[in-house]
Amino acid sequence: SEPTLPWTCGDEQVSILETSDGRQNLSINGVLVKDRAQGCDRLRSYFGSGCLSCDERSQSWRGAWMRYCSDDGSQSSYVTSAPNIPRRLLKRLSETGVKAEDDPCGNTGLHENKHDANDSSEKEDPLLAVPGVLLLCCGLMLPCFHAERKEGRSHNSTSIQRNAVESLSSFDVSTSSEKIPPTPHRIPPSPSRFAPSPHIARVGSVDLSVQQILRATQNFSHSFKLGEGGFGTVYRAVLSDGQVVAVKRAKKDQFAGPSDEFSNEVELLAKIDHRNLVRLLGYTDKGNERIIITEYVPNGTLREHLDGQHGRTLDFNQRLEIAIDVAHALTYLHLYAEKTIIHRDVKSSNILLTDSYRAKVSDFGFARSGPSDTEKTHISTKVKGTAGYLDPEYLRTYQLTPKSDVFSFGILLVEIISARRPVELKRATEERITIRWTFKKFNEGNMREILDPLLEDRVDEDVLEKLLSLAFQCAAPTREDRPTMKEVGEQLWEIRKEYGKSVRKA
Ligand SMILES: Nc1ncnc2c1ncn2[C@@H]1O[C@H](COP(=O)(O)OP(=O)(O)OP(=O)(O)O)[C@@H](O)[C@H]1O
Repeated sequence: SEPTLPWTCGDEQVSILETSDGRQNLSINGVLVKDRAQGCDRLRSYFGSGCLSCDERSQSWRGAWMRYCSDDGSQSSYVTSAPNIPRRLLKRLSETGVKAEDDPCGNTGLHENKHDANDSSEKEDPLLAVPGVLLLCCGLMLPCFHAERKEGRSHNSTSIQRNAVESLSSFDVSTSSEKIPPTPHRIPPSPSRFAPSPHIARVGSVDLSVQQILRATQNFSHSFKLGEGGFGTVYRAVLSDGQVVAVKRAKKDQFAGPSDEFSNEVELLAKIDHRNLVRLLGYTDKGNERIIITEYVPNGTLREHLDGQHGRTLDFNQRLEIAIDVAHALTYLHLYAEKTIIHRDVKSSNILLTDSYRAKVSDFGFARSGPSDTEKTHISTKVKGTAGYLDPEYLRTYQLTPKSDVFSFGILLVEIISARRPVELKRATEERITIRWTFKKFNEGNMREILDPLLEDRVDEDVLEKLLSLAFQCAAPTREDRPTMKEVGEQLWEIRKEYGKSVRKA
C-alpha cells in the first residue's frame, strides 16, 4: 500500500492507505484500523473536532471520507489523490448508498438545524449503533450541521460565523428514524413536579393553554418572535396578569413521538430549579401544538454580547461572573439534581443573560440523565451536540459523562475570553481552531493577544494565565485529565477574587 494523505490530529498520525486492489484503509499511528465502522467514526471525530475540515488544506480528505465510508468492497476504483470529487463519482456514491448531498464539504445537504425530524432515539450500546449508522456516521454528518441564523459581530465576522457554522456547527449523527423505548436512564416525568405556574392555568390542557398562548403572543405574531432554534421558534409573551414568559413552539417536524426532543426537554426542565438554569413554567403537548413555556430572560444570548450586538462590551468581571454562573448551573446538573444530568449542548448561544448580566443556561433539547447505576461512569449513546464544543473522547467512544460538558465549558471559557467562536474558518489556517490557536499563543507567551480586542479592562497577567490554564484543563483530550465542574467553579471563584484584588491594587 502506498500511504496517501498523511495528517496529524492531536497526537494521531492519520493516513488513508490504498491497497493494490484499490481498496481504502485507514491507518492511525501506523496501525491499520480493522473495523471500517470504527475507522469511519474516527474520521468523523476528526471532522467534528475541526482537525479535518473542508478547506483547500485538507480538501483531499473530502474524497477520502467519501470513498472510505462508502467502501463496501466494490467501490475500489476511485483515484485516491483526486483533490475534488467529480460529479460522476458523487453520482456513483449516491447510487451506492452515500448520497451526493452527503458530501461533507458540499452545501446541498445542509439542514436548517441540527434536530432531525426523525431524530428521537438513542442507542445504549455503541456497537448496536454501528452497523445501522455506519453510513449515517459518515455520510450524514453534514446534513445535521445547521446554518447559523444570527448575525455575527460587525463587518467581517458575520461571514466568519456563517462559514464556521456551516461547516462545523451543530453535529448530530443520530439521524436515523429508529426509536427506542424509554430506558432506565431516562427520567420519567414526575407529575408532582410538573405543577404549572399559577400564571399558566391548566398546563397540558391544550385548549385553554394554547388559547392563552395565542392571545399572549397575538397568534404567534412575528413582532413577538425572539429567535429560532432547532426545536422551533421562540416568542416573548405577556400573560393576562402581566407576567412575561418565553414560549417555545415546536416546528411541525418535531412531532416525532414520546421520546423526542420535546419530552426530553420537558422532563428534564421540570425537575430542575436553579437560578442559573432557565426555569420551566409550563408546557402543552396535545393536538397540533407542542409548546414549552419558560421564564423569559431579557438580555439576549452570551454570543450576541460577545458579537457586540447589544452595544457595550461585557467587561472582564462580568465575563468572570458569567463563567461562574455557568459553572454553578452545570455543577448543579451534574451533582445536585435528582439524577446526574448532562447538558450536552453547552455553548454561548445557549447562555441567556439577565439585565444584571447574570447567566442562565438554556436549551435542554439534548440533555440527558447520566448513569443510573452508581458503578457506571458513563452512558453509551450517540453523539449529539454542537461541533467545535464536542468532547473528542465522546465523539470517538460514544461514552458520555459529565466531563463532556466540562470539555464544552473549556471551549466556552476561551470564547468568553477571546470573543472568538470555537471555529473561525475565515481566519488564517493556524487561527481557525480557536482552542489550538489560543494554546499556541499561550505557549509562546503571547497571552494578551488572546484577549477580546474590544475588552477595555487591564487584565493582570497572573489572572489571565490561571484562567487560560483552567480552560485548557477543561478541554483536555481525555476526561480523566479534566476537572469536575465543581472544581472548575471553585477555581473560577478564586480567580475572580484575585482579579478583584488586582483591580483594587491598580
Ligand atoms: N427563555 C428565553 N428568554 C429569552 N429569549 C430566549 C429564551 N429562550 C430562547 N430565547 C431566544 O430564542 C433564540 C432561539 O432559542 P433556542 O433555544 O430555540 O435555539 P438556539 O439555542 O439559539 O439554537 P439551537 O436550538 O440550534 O441550539 C435564542 O437564541 C434566544 O435569542
